[in-house]
Parts: sequence; structure tokens; C-alpha cells
Amino acid sequence: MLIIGIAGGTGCGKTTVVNQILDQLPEGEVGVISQDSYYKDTSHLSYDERIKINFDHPRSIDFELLETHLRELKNGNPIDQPVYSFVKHNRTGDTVKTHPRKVMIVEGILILTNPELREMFDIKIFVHADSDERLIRRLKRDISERGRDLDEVLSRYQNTLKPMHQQFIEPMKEYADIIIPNNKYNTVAVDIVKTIINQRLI
Ligand SMILES: Nc1ncnc2c1ncn2[C@@H]1O[C@H](COP(=O)(O)OP(=O)(O)O)[C@@H](O)[C@H]1O
Ligand SMILES: Nc1ccn([C@@H]2O[C@H](COP(=O)(O)O)[C@@H](O)[C@H]2O)c(=O)n1
Repeated sequence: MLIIGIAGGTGCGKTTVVNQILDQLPEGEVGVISQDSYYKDTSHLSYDERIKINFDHPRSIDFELLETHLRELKNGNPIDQPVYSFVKHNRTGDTVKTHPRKVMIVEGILILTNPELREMFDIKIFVHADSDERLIRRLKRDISERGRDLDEVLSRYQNTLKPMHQQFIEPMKEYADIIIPNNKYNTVAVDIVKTIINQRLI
């Protein structure tokens, strides 16, 4: 199994890059795990308590479960990937059966901050987009898809997202094998990653 970790700040285009990679690759050969599925269970908290959580700090992620799941997949076993709701700020209780594939992609803002996970990645990719570009994309996406309003996105950006990005995410570029510049759609870089994957699938 080839395990590829794709990190980068919110709105840099990780999900988009993953979808571009999956596009035209043989179906069923490449699997995806999203770090978002592994936000810690917050069922014991009220909604008002949940919205105060710093979701850009590594402690908000259940890295233990993510690592266990990745090891299971590596050992050839399927896992039940939790489904996360950005509207409820909690897991939904549903899971998605995720089967081991020849190539597994793990994507998320904080995945390179965890040394054990880093160790498991054969290829580490960092997707870069400038912070103003990311904020614009985040605003549009969170308002249209994640049930947020302008004030919520901007206050989260100023209070937690920006400082956490500077402290935990940006320094992870140091560990990247490949940095994809993604201020504009970058088909060349995506094609290079696809070529690497195709070589593994032969
Ligand atoms: N290169 C790009 N140029 C313009 N918009 C982009 C680009 N890459 C992604 N987007 C858009 O930005 C938003 C956030 O992208 P997404 O892939 O969800 O980022 P991430 O998973 O890193 O948070 C989406 O609406 C997506 O369509
Ligand atoms: N309940 C939550 C959980 C996380 N977030 C934000 O999601 C961002 C990470 O997801 P991307 O798809 O953008 O990589 C992160 O910056 C968290 O602030 C949230 O808003 N609500």
C-alpha cells in the first residue's frame, strides 16, 4: 500500500486536489481518509460549548483513532470511518465502510503535525495557497456549505484559525516532499502526483 498525506491550510484546495487526483484513476484502486472525520466526539458538550472549541488545534483531533484506522487499512482490514457534521460540530453517529486500497490518501490541515502519522506516509504533500485566497474561499464555502455567516467565519479566522495556522500548519512545509502551489488550479502538479500513483498501480 502506498500512503499519501496531503496537508495545507483551510481552503488551500486539499479536497479539490484529491478529487483531481481521483479523476480518471481506476475506480476502487485509490481510497481516501479525511482528517475531518476524526474530530473528537463532542456528544458530552452542549452546542454552545461546542462552538467555542478551537478546531484548528491538534488536540481537537482524535489522532489515536486515525492512526489505528490507518494501521488497520495497511494490514488489509476495512474500517468504519466516522461521518462528521460541520453544522452540529460533532460526529453524526454514522460511519462509512472504508476498504483498503493499493493507494490510500489521507488529507487534512493537521495530519503532518502528528509524528506517528508522518512516519506512515510514503509521500507527504503540502498544498499552498496565500492566506487571503484561502480566507476568501473559506468564506464562500462555509457560508454556502457549512451553515456559517460572515461574522462567524471572520471571528474564527482572527481568533483561532490564523494563529493556529502560523503555529502548527505552515511549519509543516518543512516535512513535505512536494509542495503544490494552488493559488490557481495547478494541473501540472496534479499530473505529477497522478503519474506517481499510476506507476504504483501497474
Ligand atoms: N485553485 C483554486 N482556484 C480557485 N478556487 C479553488 C481552487 N482550489 C479550490 N478552490 C475552491 O476553494 C474552496 C475550498 O477548496 P477545498 O478543496 O474544499 O479546500 P480544503 O479542502 O483545503 O479546505 C472550494 O470551493 C474550491 O472549489
Ligand atoms: N466543527 C468544525 C470543525 C472544523 N472546522 C474548521 O474546518 C477547517 C478544516 O477543514 P478544511 O476542509 O477547511 O480543511 C478548520 O480550519 C476548522 O476551523 C469548523 O469550522 N467547524
